[in-house]
Amino acid sequence: MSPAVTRTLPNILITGTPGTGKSSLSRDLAERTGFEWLELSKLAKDWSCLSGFDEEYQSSVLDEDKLLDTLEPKMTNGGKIIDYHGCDFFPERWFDIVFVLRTDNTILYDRLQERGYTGKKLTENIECEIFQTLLEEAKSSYDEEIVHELPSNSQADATSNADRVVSWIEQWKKDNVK
Ligand SMILES: Nc1ncnc2c1ncn2[C@@H]1O[C@H](COP(=O)(O)OP(=O)(O)OP(=O)(O)O)[C@@H](O)[C@H]1O
Repeated sequence: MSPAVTRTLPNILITGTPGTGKSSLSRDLAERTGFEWLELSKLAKDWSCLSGFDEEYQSSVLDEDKLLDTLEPKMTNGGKIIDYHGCDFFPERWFDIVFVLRTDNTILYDRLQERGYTGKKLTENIECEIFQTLLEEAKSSYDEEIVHELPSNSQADATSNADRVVSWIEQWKKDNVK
């Protein structure tokens, strides 16, 4: 962490292809740690940070600048978990650690289908996971040392991932809060 940053708790970014389990892990972590979970795909709507609707992908288009301006003051003191299926537009200085959730293609396919995804939306999300797009995006946007892949295929993975993040937070406090 840069010496200029004076957070008393770390900020955590959880990213990955849609359906890999970002919300589930973030919700669990927020309950266990008291950190504030910022679920950006929902908050962007609440904060009027959408700039339109993409008919082809049937999804909203983010007003990134407005969203970042809204988030900036919230990130100062730390203790935030941000969950989003993209990671290259946040300021690097915001995060102390970045987790990229990974799910096997066949498992992810079933999860997304169950959610009603079909056609191009389904195929492109599976391709996003196959080409490890979010992992590459995270590695090129943050110091590789703070980017960690977490398997998210099963309930056992979910439990061990949450345990791992909680342990990491405890260690961060020991190392950073005097
Ligand atoms: N580790 C896991 N093992 C089994 N099922 C899981 C796991 N993680 C999440 N799930 C299930 O997969 C589905 C998608 O999870 P979730 O909504 O948390 O994903 P997401 O990455 O937040 O998706 P989005 O980016 O679209 O919000 C849910 O039904 C959830 O219960």
